Amino acid sequence: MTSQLPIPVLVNGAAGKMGREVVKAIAQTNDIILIGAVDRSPEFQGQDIGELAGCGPLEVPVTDQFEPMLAMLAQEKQLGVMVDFTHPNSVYNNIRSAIAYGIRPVVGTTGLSPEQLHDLAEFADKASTGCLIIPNFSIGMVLLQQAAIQASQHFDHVEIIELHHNQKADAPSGTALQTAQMLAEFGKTFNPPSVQETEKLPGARGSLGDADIRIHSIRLPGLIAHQEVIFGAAGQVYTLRHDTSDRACYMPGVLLAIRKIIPLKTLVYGLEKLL
Ligand SMILES: NC(=O)C1=CN([C@@H]2O[C@H](COP(=O)(O)OP(=O)(O)OC[C@H]3O[C@@H](n4cnc5c(N)ncnc54)[C@H](OP(=O)(O)O)[C@@H]3O)[C@@H](O)[C@H]2O)C=CC1
Ligand SMILES: O=C(O)C1=N[C@H](C(=O)O)C[C@H](O)C1
Repeated sequence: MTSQLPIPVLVNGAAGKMGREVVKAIAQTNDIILIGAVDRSPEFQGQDIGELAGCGPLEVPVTDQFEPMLAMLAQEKQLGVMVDFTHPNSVYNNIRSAIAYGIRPVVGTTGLSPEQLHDLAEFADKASTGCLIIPNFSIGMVLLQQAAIQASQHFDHVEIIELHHNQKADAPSGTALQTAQMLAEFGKTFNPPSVQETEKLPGARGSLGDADIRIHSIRLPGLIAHQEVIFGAAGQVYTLRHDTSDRACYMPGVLLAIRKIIPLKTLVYGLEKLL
């Protein structure tokens, strides 16, 4: 009987809020092994990533040098995975570099433009390398989106409100954009105008996502990540809401993506495709 080698993983953005959760979650598995941690934060250098993540010491290299770590991962016997929770400004280049080294990217970082996503899909395809881009790793959000798709068959009016902590760099959230995109996929256009509207303050009516769905972004300390999809029709309002209270909610999805990516040869967008 052959025993499967653990999947070697490099975490990029390891000192961040999500990166630390990922380090902790990987440390609790038997079939995934952390082989390196990358982060640009100066206070991260020289620290033990396990101690920083709160799961006890983990003797793995910790560095701000991404490419050398990709090169090291590429030398492993087993195909490697790079998990990215960094910043919208760096994620595109991180993904391209990983694929160029034959490393599979599992990406939670949001803020990629449609053009960047298109380009990355082509790049992954040419390299025959799996790449998972997942705007939201929580099962609750997948269920909310499925319920929203069902409701959208019966309602012509819908708006989205997303609420996040005030350290978030991008707006609207990747999840809100994806939700509007999912509702648009059935070819329907929402929110036929009933009056001529005037915005007395620019942005008062939010931004227009796919299928003319308005998205409103709220940023406050005290919040983590929350989303409402609100449908309206004569005499009724149907509200779907998802709340996170701990970033641990994303970890089953992250571990699932690491386990599922190895045989993939193309870019896949969205956790619902893995379930
Ligand atoms: N898909 C999902 O389910 C989820 C996605 N996210 C997304 O993940 C991303 C990260 O979120 P979060 O963990 O809250 O953010 P944090 O700011 O807490 O963490 C990001 C970390 O990455 C570091 N970093 C930034 N740029 C680079 C770089 N170029 N190379 C290496 N490290 C870098 C940051 O350093 P420094 O502090 O010095 O900038 C920081 O330590 C965001 O895009 C967020 O929207 C978040 C939650 C769930
Ligand atoms: O920045 C966050 O926190 C989150 N970002 C993702 C997004 O932009 O959708 C996922 C989740 O909302 C948390």
